[in-house]
Amino acid sequence: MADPVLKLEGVVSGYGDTTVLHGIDLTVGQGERVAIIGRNGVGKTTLLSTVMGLTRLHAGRVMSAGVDVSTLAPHKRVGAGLGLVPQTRDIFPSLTVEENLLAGLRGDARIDEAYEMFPRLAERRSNGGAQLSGGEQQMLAIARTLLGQPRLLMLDEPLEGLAPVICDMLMETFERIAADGTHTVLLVEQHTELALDFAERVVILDAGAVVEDATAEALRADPARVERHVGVGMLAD
Ligand SMILES: Nc1ncnc2c1ncn2[C@@H]1O[C@H](COP(=O)(O)OP(=O)(O)OP(=O)(O)O)[C@@H](O)[C@H]1O
Repeated sequence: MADPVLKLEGVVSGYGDTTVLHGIDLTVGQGERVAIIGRNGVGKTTLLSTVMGLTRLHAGRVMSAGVDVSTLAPHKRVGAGLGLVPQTRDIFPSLTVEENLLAGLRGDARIDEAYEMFPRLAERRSNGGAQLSGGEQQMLAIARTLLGQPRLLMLDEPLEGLAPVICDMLMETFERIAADGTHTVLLVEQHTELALDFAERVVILDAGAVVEDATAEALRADPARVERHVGVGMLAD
């Protein structure tokens, strides 16, 4: 069997001497769609940042497709097939859309792939990053990460603060990306309902630890397992 796209073994990580994640074991197989949910501040962003090498790893290992990337710099992890669309989007405001996309380009990826996925970006290719709406910035952040040809696409609360019509469009895009046979998607999402709709498997974090790792179907059938950790009323009846 192929090595998992991502394997965390006993990961303890945080910022400086502070630890936020307290021994995470998590395996994500090729082609899976996994959502990570949990209350504010439980460590969801820290988990994705740890995979990319943006936190301090105090203990444990991060493996990507059988390779130990634990000590690699973030840009080297991009080369190893890991891609993150951060919550802060991190586009370059003073560069044009096209220049932002060029910054993410790797291998034989083509800028046109980004424009095919998001025609709106083609229309705005000469506009500066700072001139874009929030939705356009998110499209740009997603497209730029995809041009890095990640095996694992990690999305950190990609719908936050966006209009419902943009959210619907982005969710459809994520569905297409997840179904194209080349991407594995790890989605951090505040909205439990959306996470369960999108993902086949849901991991719940609480206080820096994995407290549930189950199919979306199993969690839907037993809402108390979810509500115990994310609060009641987070799931539709
Ligand atoms: N750069 C940082 N330096 C120090 N502490 C941080 C940093 N970023 C996050 N933290 C702390 O780490 C803990 C986990 O934060 P994290 O952002 O990973 O949680 P989260 O589950 O993603 O929350 P949210 O849903 O609010 O984004 C919090 O206590 C937070 O204050």
